[in-house]
Amino acid sequence: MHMLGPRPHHTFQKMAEKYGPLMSLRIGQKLFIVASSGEAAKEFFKFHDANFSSRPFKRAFQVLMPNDIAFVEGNSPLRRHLRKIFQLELTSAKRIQETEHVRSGEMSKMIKAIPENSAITIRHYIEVMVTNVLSLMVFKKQYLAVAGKEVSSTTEEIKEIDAFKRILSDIAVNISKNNIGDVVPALRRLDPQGLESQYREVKERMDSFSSKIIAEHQERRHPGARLHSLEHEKDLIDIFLDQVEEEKKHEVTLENVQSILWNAIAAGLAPIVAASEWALAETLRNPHILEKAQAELDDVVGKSRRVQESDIPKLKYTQAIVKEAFRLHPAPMPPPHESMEPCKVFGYDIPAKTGLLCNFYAIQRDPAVWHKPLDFDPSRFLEGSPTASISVSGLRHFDLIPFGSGRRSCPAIEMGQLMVNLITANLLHAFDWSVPDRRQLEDDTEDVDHTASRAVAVTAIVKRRLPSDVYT
Ligand code: HEM
Repeated sequence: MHMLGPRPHHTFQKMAEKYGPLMSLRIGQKLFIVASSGEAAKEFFKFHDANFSSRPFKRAFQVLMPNDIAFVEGNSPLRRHLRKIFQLELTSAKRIQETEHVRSGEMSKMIKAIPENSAITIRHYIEVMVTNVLSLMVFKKQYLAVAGKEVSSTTEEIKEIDAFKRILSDIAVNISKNNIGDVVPALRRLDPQGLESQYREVKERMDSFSSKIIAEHQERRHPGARLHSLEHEKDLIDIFLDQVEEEKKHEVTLENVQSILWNAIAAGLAPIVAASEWALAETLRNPHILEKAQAELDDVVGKSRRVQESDIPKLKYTQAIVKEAFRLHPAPMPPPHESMEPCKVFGYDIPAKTGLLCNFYAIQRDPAVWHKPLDFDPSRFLEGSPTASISVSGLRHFDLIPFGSGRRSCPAIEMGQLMVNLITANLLHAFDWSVPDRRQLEDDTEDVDHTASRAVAVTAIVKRRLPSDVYT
């Protein structure tokens, strides 16, 4: 495992240059296939998708989110049912419209909170904004402070906010640790790294937090409750509690609801923050791109208000910037898939329970598909370019799949794209940017987290470019 280095997507990319786009290797005792081209990805996600729609055993997921929709092994009817509801409720066109006020409210707070004329780390503001949007959509609570002001002042609530922040960071830390027992089954019981007790400690805190949220929802849902939830005000937890109460066929349990709560926040937060920061950093690094983006924003939105969601479809250049950030800086390798049955791919026999690693990083930098693949060039997605029509949907094109493709692809693709576009457009439109140390923009080093976020956070000084009432 250690031979793959801290950024296995780099190692696999180099190996693929030598051994080709389909490689097999053993990690511990487990056989994995690594796919490193659009053609190989298509083979798995289009022609063998059902078979590869399971995930390999990972002890951290088994303990932390045992009944979830994202990381659980197999592809049972219950998981498919839960995923369908999740997708519909978080990202259907109707729900996106109904929840617009949440994103708009938090965006407005973020824009107001960013101070002029002092060096700021923009990532912190984006993180607060996205966490609040997700927690409001999932369980109708806003947890994080805006610009250093806590959202609540009672000791009880401050403790709850701290607990929430700690859990989120501990989930991320534990999930990214390599557990030797995942690939050497004989070592599972021995737990030589002592990870089991760490997982269990985090899980206890997760359960205590989510049980409280669920109990509050159950109380509010009681027909006689003073704050009885109206149908249109239901959040994701309400929707899943409806399933627990009404839907006998699939036997949705409270444990499912608990895991899904963490699923939605943990799976959504990091990739949105990482992609938004990359999009901003690349734009600031290239003044001609910044100039074009601001010219389009001024033209479409004007200079008397900030960007709204309804503006996004008209902002073709901002969309191209975001797409290019997804291409060049994706979450490099999604959690592995696993085959359920033996199969034949490209003439090779692949046994059941083979892990599939798909190297998005290598695919989206493939020089056979992308002209000057290392350049950040949004114009490759504009009319007239041969790659203009390539979309990130994962439905027709397999050379650009930052949200994955097929049965295990991201169920929140619309929400993810919308949020990154909205954040990028608002930040570029509302502020002029100066970066005192431009070397930090040139530094492309990726963090070793699963989203390959920027190792060097962008620190900038902003100046407001819209009328003062936009910021009050
Ligand atoms: C920029 C934003 C996002 C990106 C780039 C992204 C990317 C991905 C990727 C690459 C996968 C794995 C695909 C695979 O295994 O083949 C995934 C899965 C998933 N994502 Fe996202 N995601 C984003 C936002 C979100 C949001 C906002 C949520 C929820 C609120 C979310 C929830 C999930 C879940 C639950 C899964 C697991 C699906 C399954 O296993 O069936 N994601 N995402």
